[in-house]
Amino acid sequence: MSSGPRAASLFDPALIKPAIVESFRKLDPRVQIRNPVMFVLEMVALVATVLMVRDIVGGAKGVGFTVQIVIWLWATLLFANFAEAVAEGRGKAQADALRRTRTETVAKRLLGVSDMFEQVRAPELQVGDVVLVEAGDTIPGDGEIIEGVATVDESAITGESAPVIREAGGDRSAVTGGTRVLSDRIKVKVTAAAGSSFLDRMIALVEGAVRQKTPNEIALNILLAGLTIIFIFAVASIPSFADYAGGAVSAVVLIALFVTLIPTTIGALLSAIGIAGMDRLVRFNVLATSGRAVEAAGDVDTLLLDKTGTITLGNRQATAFLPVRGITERELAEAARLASLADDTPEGRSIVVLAKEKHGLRGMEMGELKARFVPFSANTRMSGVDHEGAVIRKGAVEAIIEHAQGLGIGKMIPPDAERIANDIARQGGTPLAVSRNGQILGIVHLKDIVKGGIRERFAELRKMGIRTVMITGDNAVTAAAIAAEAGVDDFLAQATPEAKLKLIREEQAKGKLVAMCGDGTNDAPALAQADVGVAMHTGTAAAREAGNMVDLDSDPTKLIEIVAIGKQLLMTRGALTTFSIANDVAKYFAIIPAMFLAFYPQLDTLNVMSLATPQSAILSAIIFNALIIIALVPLALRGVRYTPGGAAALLRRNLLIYGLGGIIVPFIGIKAIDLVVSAVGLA
Ligand SMILES: Nc1ncnc2c1ncn2[C@@H]1O[C@H](COP(=O)(O)OP(=O)(O)OP(=O)(O)O)[C@@H](O)[C@H]1O
Ligand SMILES: [K+]
Ligand SMILES: [Mg+2]
Repeated sequence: MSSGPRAASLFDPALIKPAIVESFRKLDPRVQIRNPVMFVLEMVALVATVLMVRDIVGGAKGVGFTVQIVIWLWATLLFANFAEAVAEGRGKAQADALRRTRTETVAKRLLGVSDMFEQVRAPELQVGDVVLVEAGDTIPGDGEIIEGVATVDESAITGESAPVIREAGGDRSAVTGGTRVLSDRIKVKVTAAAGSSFLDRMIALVEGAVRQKTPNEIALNILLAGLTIIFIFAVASIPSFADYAGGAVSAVVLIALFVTLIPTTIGALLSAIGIAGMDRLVRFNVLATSGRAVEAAGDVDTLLLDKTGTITLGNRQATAFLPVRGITERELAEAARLASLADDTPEGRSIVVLAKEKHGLRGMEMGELKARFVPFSANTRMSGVDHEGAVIRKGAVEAIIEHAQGLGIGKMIPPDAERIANDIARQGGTPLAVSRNGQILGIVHLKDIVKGGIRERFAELRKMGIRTVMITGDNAVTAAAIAAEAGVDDFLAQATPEAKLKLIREEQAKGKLVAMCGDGTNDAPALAQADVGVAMHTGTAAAREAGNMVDLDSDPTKLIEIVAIGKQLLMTRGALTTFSIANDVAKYFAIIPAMFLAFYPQLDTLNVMSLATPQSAILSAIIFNALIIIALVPLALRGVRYTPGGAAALLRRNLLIYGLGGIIVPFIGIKAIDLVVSAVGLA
């Protein structure tokens, strides 16, 4: 499990300094154009600057006021840039740390069938190359183990110091470049070219290099741009009103009014909120490849979980041979062993090991055996061997019965086979039936362990309103036992990869947002189809490719944090949008009376804030408008507090805090700034 957040504190000086430099660099209009509100602000600030220069050169009266407005306009832009730069800076620091782990290793590239190898530099490796990695070696690139078992130190990537087991065959065969083999030796087939490895992608991700605006963000940006256009027209019409009343309003004052009215606060913080959300996930050891998935996570209704390797540890081990009446245990063990000799899955290997331990069965490796091997597949749920006229199979009980019936001798299903299988299944174990020429010899008990602390965590998901459904290729009885132990709401047993996919499509057709946690190649289609596809880091390369998130801790209940962070992201954006727009009310009351008091004395009733002078009122509003951005940076980066509970209650609370607060805070803030401004004689 994750040790929790592992990033620098919010305002680490090491992050602040480069962020300040970045703030100036981001003034480049080509950067600003990505954010319509800020781009308009920059154009307006440029116009104000030109007017200011004209006034200074022309020696106009009241230039001091113009200068101050111009300074605060640029400050507003810089503060907005700063918010984004701080958010990005945290990811950059982490990317640098990751880059340091990407050391130049020398790979042992295997030459042929023997163990002969040549030494090549890691970046020269091609996809498909097979390398030998021995104890102490750094794994030179991403790949799939094709032979052997090893303990691997993955702390460079996961931050978790406990070594993990990686082995050929099963769902734990993927290895990551930059991690280190601690014991044993493995042969790894390279699956990713240099430059597009997991570590490379991880660096690009935390650095924000591949961040794209989500549909929600784009929609909000369009709304903000729309508001900005409306205010352009509103403010542009003011001179004619003033004209009518026989007065005049200066261009700088109009600019100031315009800037306070457009949604600069949310415009300034929008991008930082998105980056901070992704960053918060990274600190929980979850890598998201799409911001859209993070947002979808905030609204997830249903969580589907694969059983083996996701809810359970996934190294199912054979623990007993249980023969049917009339068959000896040794006979069963020998058949099971033969059927497993070339089976490279953890299940298969554990059967060979158990047969050797319990019955001393050994000898006859696959090579010397004249046999046809039938590999395991999630669709047939069976594996085995055709050897000297004997057809030996092992697999899910129903699959073996079907196979026996296919051979035309299905009537001979021993009555005790089902009883033994049921006993195993009720304990949450996986029964594997073994048959020879269609005759069932007995059952192998495969044991798997439910990951620790999962029950309480699923209860928490329920409190968040998320339904958990376990889907497994295993039989219904085993599934029920594990489902009860893990505390999921529902389960689907004997599911093929297609069935997993179908279930997701059905849920989505009902309008539900679906998250899926899985680790196996057979989960890949489902991971790709789900709105939020969380692949276990321990899983296969195919699963990690298919999902839009990878959990480095391989903890399916991490979805709690993922959902909370998604909800927090949506809530933070909503809260700050509310706050930003509510703010306008107060600014309106500050500036309009100040502007028109000269020619519409009746407006004095509107002058509820009784600010010192019209000029100090306008200046105070502009200063407040700039400072509120800086004041809200911590909230934008940390996110508003999320507690599981009713959505309606949360919405009410947030509307109260950020809506009402958005109206009240600027009244107080502008008044306070006005007092200072007039006291020090700035306006
Ligand atoms: N190596 C094997 N040889 C024969 N049968 C196997 C082997 N491994 C598993 N099986 C049988 O096939 C069934 C389906 O396996 P599969 O791994 O697809 O699903 P699962 O066990 O439910 O795992 P998951 O929950 O990850 O989908 C198992 O329940 C088991 O009965
Ligand atoms: K504003
Ligand atoms: Mg699995």
